[in-house]
Amino acid sequence: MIDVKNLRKSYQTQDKTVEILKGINIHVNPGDFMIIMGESGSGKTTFLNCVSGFDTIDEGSIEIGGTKLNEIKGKALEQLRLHQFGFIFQDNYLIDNLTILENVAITRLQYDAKAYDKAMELLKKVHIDHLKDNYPSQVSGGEKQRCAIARALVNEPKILFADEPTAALDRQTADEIMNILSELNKQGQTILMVTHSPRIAAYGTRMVFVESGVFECDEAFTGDDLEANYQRVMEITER
Ligand SMILES: Nc1ncnc2c1ncn2[C@@H]1O[C@H](COP(=O)(O)OP(=O)(O)OP(=O)(O)O)[C@@H](O)[C@H]1O
Repeated sequence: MIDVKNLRKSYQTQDKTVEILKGINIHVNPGDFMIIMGESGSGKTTFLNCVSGFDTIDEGSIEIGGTKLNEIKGKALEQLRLHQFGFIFQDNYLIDNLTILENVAITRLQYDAKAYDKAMELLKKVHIDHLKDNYPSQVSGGEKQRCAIARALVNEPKILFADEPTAALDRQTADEIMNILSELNKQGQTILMVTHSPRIAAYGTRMVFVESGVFECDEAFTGDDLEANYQRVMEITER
């Protein structure tokens, strides 16, 4: 599904070039719920941005369903991102003057006359359909994040990218959001998620750890026992 070969990425600052990713190789399978961990500044978001076509790469290749990301640009890249990728961030980036329903439907309206039906179906899935006519300022942080998940799913993406989606939420709300993502994954949704939290990482099915610009480990969890996964994540992150 996603094939990353020898991905290298550096950033230019005033006086020097800083290499962040130094040769990442990874194959993401359909149905993976891949957790990306690593120290602050290690390059987790940079990896997500490169794989989702948001940022360019210096060397290597990223192939998504047979398309090489570095060989397409402009409109073609925009269309691929719209139809194949969904995004959830720590900040929900909802549009304040659109209702919850409109926030979810907006990117689908340009090509589907039934976009609102699809948006309603997703609001039901994340259990906030009763809030469809509210504006973002009239719902809680957790409800906003549910809305952001529905919005990310509205174009039926093959891959859902999530960058610290629960970092701004309290523990119980974070668990509710993770249960939704876990359920989506069980229904077949491929997810790539960055988190700092071993507790949150335990909801995944597989984990990589970024260190010194490469993936130091690539570990499949054995099941969906949260406690067992948590223990495994702790072993990996503490060694
Ligand atoms: N556009 C940019 N220009 C220059 N440096 C950048 C840019 N984006 C990121 N960096 C640097 O690249 C490094 C990796 O950043 P990145 O955001 O990928 O780390 P991270 O592992 O996601 O960190 P955190 O866990 O703190 O969010 C950091 O040192 C950051 O300062």
